[in-house]
Amino acid sequence: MLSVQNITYKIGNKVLLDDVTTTFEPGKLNLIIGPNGAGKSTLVKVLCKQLQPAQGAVTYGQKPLQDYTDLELAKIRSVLSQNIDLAFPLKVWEVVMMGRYPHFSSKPDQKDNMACEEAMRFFDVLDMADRNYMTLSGGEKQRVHFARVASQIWYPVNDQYRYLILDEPLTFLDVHYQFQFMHQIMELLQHQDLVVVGVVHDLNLAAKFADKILLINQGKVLAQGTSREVLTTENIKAAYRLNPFIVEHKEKEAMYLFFE
Ligand SMILES: Nc1ncnc2c1ncn2[C@@H]1O[C@H](COP(=O)(O)OP(=O)(O)OP(=O)(O)O)[C@@H](O)[C@H]1O
Repeated sequence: MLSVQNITYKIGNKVLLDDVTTTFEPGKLNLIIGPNGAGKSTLVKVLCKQLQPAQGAVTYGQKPLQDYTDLELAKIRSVLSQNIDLAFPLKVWEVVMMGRYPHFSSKPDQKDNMACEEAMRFFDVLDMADRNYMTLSGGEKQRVHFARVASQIWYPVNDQYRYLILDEPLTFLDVHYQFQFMHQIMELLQHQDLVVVGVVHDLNLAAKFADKILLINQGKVLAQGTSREVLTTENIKAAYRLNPFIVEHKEKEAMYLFFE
């Protein structure tokens, strides 16, 4: 479990996160939503130890985040950041192998090679392994990065959870690959030792796939819980300043949101 207790993060007088408390359970899809500038990426950076909060604590398993060295953390926690740009003519498999850097010192071993191959197969990029990464389309590059971050935590670690943190993973993906990616994440979540936290903008995808939604607005938690608990007319109006039209599909046990 990944837990966040009373996190406040400020820059000067500006409060970017205001007393945020939540938990992210293993084996579940935890999604963070909220309008532009709400503080989602700031929270992700705090979760990843990139930013030090003024107050509060983040705990991975039983251990406070600050007690992990960067290398210890890199072996159990993988992060897909926004706007990754590599300006080197690397082959696709070399980009994926970057995910394994925390696990070897000079040369990758058989286990590292296997992790990359399996992650590339899983995310459907194995046939691009020898291509120049820079010649790929935006969506293809994004799928290569999925394989890279997955390869980093491909194998279970003794007595510890593995953590996958995804900041806007659906950027660049067409609707087919958005759904495919969500299904792939659900498949990875069969591993009960995996904690997944993702930031998304698409409320319908969040409604369909999330086990837990955290709705952030102006640095504060506006709501958290299941789709039905969080995606209410009142919450959506407050966060997005839009009046949603919510349709329940009883047979499919699904809800759909429309906006005018
Ligand atoms: N270094 C900084 N200095 C000043 N303000 C900052 C800094 N970093 C972020 N902010 C501000 O903090 C707020 C939250 O930013 P953050 O990137 O966390 O939002 P977000 O919810 O991820 O937004 P988006 O959906 O647009 O990506 C924004 O108003 C942003 O301009």
